[in-house]
Parts: sequence; C-alpha cells; structure tokens
Amino acid sequence: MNHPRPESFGARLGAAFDAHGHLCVGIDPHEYLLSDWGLAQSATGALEFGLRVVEACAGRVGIIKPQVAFYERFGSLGFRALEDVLASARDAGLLVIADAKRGDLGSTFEAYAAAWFGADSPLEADALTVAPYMGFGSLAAPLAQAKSRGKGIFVLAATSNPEAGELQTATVSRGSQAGSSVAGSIAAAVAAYNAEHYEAERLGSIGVVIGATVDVDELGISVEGLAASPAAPVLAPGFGFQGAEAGDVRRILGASADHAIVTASRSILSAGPGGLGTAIDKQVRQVSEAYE
Ligand SMILES: O=c1ccn([C@@H]2O[C@H](COP(=O)(O)O)[C@@H](O)[C@H]2O)c(=O)[nH]1
Repeated sequence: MNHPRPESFGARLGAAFDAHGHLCVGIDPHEYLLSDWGLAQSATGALEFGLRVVEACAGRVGIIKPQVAFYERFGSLGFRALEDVLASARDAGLLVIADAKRGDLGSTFEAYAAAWFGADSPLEADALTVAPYMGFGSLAAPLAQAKSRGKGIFVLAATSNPEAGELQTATVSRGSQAGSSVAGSIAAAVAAYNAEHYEAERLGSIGVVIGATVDVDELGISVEGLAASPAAPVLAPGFGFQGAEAGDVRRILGASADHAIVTASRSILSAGPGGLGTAIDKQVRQVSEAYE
C-alpha cells in the first residue's frame, strides 16, 4: 500500500511562524520551579507543570520545546509524564521540539529516531535536537527517517553555554570542511543537506542550534549560507534567563533571524502558573516587534 508522504517539518514550521510568530516556549520543570509553582517534586508534579504550560501556550504560540532531562530524572514515571505532555501538545496543535540532544553511531541512532519520530511511539515529537560530535555522518539514519516521516532535526552547532566555545571554535583538520571551525562545519553540512534533500522547499527540515548568546562571526558560522534557500531553521535558546534579548534577534542572527526559533524557558516559566499567559503574551509581543 502506498502511504502519502507527510508534509515536511519545514513546511509545518513555516506555517507556525506565519500563524504565531517565532517564539518557542520551553518546558523545563526545574526543581525550584516545581516548588515555586506549588507542585510535587515528582513525575506527577512535572506532568502537571507540562500540561499547564501546554494549556497556556495553545493559541498563543506555535512551538514548544520540552526539555527531556527534566522528565528523565524521574525515570520511567518521568517518561510516562512526558508522553502525556507530548500527547496534550499534539492535541493542542503545537509543534513539539524534543530537546533530548541524542547522539550515537548510526545503528543506535536508528533506535533513537524510532523513539522520537515513530508514528506509534508514545514519545513522538515533531523534531529532535541531536549532537553531531560522533561525526556529521553518524546522523545519516535519523536524517533519512526525518525525511520519510516529515520530522525535523536540530543539530548542535554553537551552543549557548559559555564553556562551549573552546571546542566549537576549534579547527576541523580533515575532510571537505578542513580549515572551518567545528561550529561552522556543522552549519555548512546542514545547509548542504537541506540543499540536496529539501531543494523544493522554502524551509529545510534540518536545522541548527545556535545559542543567542554567541557571536556567529567568532564561531565561524555563515548565517548567509544557512539562510540560502531552502533555509535552515535555527533553534536559538539563550533568550531571557541566559541574557540575550528577543529584540536583538536580528543583530544576533543576521540573515538567519528570519528562520529562527526564539526560545525561552525560565524567563517565562518563572511567572508561575497564574502569570504564565500574561508572560507568554508579553514575550510574543517583544518577539513580533523584533520582526517588524
Ligand atoms: O545551546 C543550547 C541548547 C539547548 N539549550 C536548552 O534550552 C533551554 C534554555 O532554557 P532557559 O531557561 O531559557 O535558559 C534549556 O532547556 C537548555 O537545556 C540551551 O540553553 N542552549
């Protein structure tokens, strides 16, 4: 039987940008946030937290990013809670980026892709963050599965944490990217992959993670290369709590800002359950002003 090819992640992301703008709300049930929200330090507390964030996001933003680690810490019950949060986000029509930062050699990566992209998987998400430090080639299986299942992948290139620069500015010594920085080589590989596999699309389905706290020139990343059609989506954490301001997104990401997912977690979540809707509305306004 012939199954119709699903709409690509890039197409769905473009629709989410058009309908709701570029803000993505992170779901990060930190220990202190569970306390502040009056929730239990348990999978049940993390479930309640996630469901309330999903409820507040529905109709306000198009994209959410649950941080898997905050569910994983509660073991199997935490994963069960995450499954329910993902199901509720799907029902609400939100685009879900699972921030799990998976990475491994090809055959093992296939299992991760089955977990996060499988149509029958309870952990099914729209996109997954992955680590390329076993080589960009190690991503071949999840890249292929993403394409066939209409999913997206965000490859870590230049992360927002201050200690990352030492490794990510290092020079690649071999192969077609010899002489580039590690971050620049990942960005170039993603741009090339989109050009080859998503050539007919406005937005490719394979993106990069570039922290909003980094200097893309210093990191050796060509934002023009990422913005060339089909543009690579840029998942940009680091706004709010880590210091970057949404109003600066164009200065920070240059040509890639038009395809950026402006991501914030603690700065919004710290408003508490009662103030969450207002905090999201305020952040949506700030982000949309930056794009005027
Ligand atoms: O480079 C990266 C990659 C991922 N993250 C994740 O994003 C959120 C940021 O949370 P804030 O509270 O808005 O700082 C968190 O889940 C990180 O693990 C990142 O910060 N930087």
